[in-house]
Amino acid sequence: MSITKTAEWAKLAELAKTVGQSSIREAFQADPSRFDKFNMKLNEEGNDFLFDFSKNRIDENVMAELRNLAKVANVDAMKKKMFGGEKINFTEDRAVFHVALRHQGDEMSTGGKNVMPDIRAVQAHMKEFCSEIISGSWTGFTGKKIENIVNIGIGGSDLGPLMVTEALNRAAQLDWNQLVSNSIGLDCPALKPFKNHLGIHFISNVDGTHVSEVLKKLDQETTLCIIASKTFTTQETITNANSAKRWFLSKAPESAIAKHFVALSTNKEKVAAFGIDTKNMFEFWDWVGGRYSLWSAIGLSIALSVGFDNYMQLLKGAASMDQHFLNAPAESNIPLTMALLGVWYSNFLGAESHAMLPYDQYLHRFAAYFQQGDMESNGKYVRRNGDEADYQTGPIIWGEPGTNGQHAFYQLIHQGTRLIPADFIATCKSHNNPTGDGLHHRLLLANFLAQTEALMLGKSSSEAKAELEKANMPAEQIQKILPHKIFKGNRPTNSILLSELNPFTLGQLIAAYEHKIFVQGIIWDINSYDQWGVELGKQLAKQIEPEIQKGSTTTAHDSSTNALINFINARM
Ligand SMILES: O=P(O)(O)OC[C@H]1O[C@@H](O)[C@H](O)[C@@H](O)[C@@H]1O
Repeated sequence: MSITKTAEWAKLAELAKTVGQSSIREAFQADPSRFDKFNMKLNEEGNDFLFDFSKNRIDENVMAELRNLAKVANVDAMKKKMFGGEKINFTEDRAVFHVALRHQGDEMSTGGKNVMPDIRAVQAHMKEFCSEIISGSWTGFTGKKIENIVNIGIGGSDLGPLMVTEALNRAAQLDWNQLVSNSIGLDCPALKPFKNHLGIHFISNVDGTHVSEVLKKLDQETTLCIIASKTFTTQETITNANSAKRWFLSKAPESAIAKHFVALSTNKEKVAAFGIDTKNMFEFWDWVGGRYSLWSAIGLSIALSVGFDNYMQLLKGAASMDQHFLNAPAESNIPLTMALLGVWYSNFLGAESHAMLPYDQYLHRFAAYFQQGDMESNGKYVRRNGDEADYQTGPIIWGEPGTNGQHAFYQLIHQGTRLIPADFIATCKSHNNPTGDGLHHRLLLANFLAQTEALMLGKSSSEAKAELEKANMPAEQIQKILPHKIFKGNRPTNSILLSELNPFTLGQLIAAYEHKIFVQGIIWDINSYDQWGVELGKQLAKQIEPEIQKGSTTTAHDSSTNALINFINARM
């Protein structure tokens, strides 16, 4: 039965006409304890995680009905299946078991096999390798230490490591106190650096510009290439890897490949065929989805960048969110609540997109990472039974860091015609304090807080009018300008506050969003763990590639595609 035919869905549809249209501003005025009712907190290993969802068009009734919807959709049973290693990715006949990769105990089984010994063995290999590279005991073909790491991969074999290495990019910081002679002392506590001396680079796009621009700055003698590909067949990655090999062999002998190329993959045969010694391969398994793979050997570039211990802290943070998701009751379950709010806006209030707005420059690739995480998982119209869904599924995920976004697209969130629920993410402490008195971080947080308040409150006609009158604007002018100065408000936001950004809290944050995606996929009755939708374009690209030849013409396609190919061929 379609979820839309349930009594819970019908009740929510009714509530959407009342509570869904009601004023959040008035709800706050009517209930001074609203925040207490609609926030959830975690404290793990000295790290605080606050999820405030009080600035939403909800009341207790709506939340209770949403939780009932999760119940009829069997979220709990499916959650147990995922953590139990069952093959819930039925179109690929695979378990969805990335949670095992960050498990802190000794047993997680799928298909009757405890996978923890294999996971620990790969982690031990990663640890040893990281220590050799970071300490410099691993040397290149001319005896020099490795200075630069290049991760060659795409999609899940790129975006996770890229996002996390950027997020944990805090190296030894500029000592602003030395630069600012009249410093008035540090207000922001100095946080521990994560990043070490190694340069980390990423090559993903098949555009030859990407590989060229990255490699031109590097030296073969001191560079390590990590070829990251679950399948080791991805066209972009293999093309880039071959080009990197060509670049390397222009200066080094074939026998040096073992010191400068390693592979992260599930496919031993293809790795060997590429010319990488399988001793230098870090394995993972088919039950790790590409977009959930940063917890596996795919995270090697992260472990190299911040050290193995920090990498394990990232996994530990994710594991703590796993336990919370698995065990916390629905009434205090953060990922479940994030998911239900998304369903509320997508399915009952017509929202088409969801903005992710981290007020933290280190998280500048966070939204890009979850574009794959969410949209490749839940961008599907076919239900598990093969029927077409008669409701909206995955939203469009987008976003940029604040405050930059405020000066770019927030206009549309404030006064546009669309409803855009948004997650605002920030940290209480900053890693950087250029003025010595915490000014930058106070301004950042003031903007973070002001935006969610402004989106919720809006500005009424009388408020806008009073402002204009105070500025002594002539009445005639006020009349003309007034409608443009009104903000309807009532725009929903979640606020997520971390005490600080560190490997542990980052792990928690990523895992929370992963589980949000899981819950939504269950409610929408789709398989969040396959990605057949990316195949058709790949197939056609393979057919078209030989037709792109200087001077040749084609009539094999529709008139547009033919004309485009012929236009290119005439100008190459
Ligand atoms: O790691 P691989 O096998 O090279 O795959 C990379 C990416 O390939 C894409 O085609 C898939 O849509 C992604 O999910 C995947 O992450």
